[in-house]
Amino acid sequence: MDNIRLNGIKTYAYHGVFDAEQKLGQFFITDVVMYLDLSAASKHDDLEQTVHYGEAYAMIEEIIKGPPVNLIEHLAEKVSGALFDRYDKIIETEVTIAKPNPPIEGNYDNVSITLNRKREE
Ligand SMILES: Nc1nc2c(c(=O)[nH]1)N=C([C@H](O)[C@@H](O)CO)CN2
Repeated sequence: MDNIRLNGIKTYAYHGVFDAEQKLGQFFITDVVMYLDLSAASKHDDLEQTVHYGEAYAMIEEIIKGPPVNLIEHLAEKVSGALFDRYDKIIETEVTIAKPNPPIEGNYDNVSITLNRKREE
């Protein structure tokens, strides 16, 4: 399906299960895929017939920078819900949120979760 992607949104925020995470903060990397039909926009060369990815970026960044939550799953659910509420053209979303430096000992690149959501009827 046609899609618009916002890749590697890097945001400093204060989410996490532990008090120290909510006090000190850390970077979060967010990838968003918005699935929608882009045929009208591509045919007519018209921004009104698609999702303005700059606007969507601003909304997503505001949510990630917003009040702390425990789980990145919950944060991703907020992002997905806000996209469906704001843009009726979006049919499905995929939201991935990663913590590059969580307080977990070990050798790894990052931890992440991905939510796939479909618009509810
Ligand atoms: N599935 C999840 N597991 C954990 C999360 C999370 O958001 N989703 N978060 C934490 C801590 O906040 C993490 O940053 C370090 O332990 C633990 N597990």
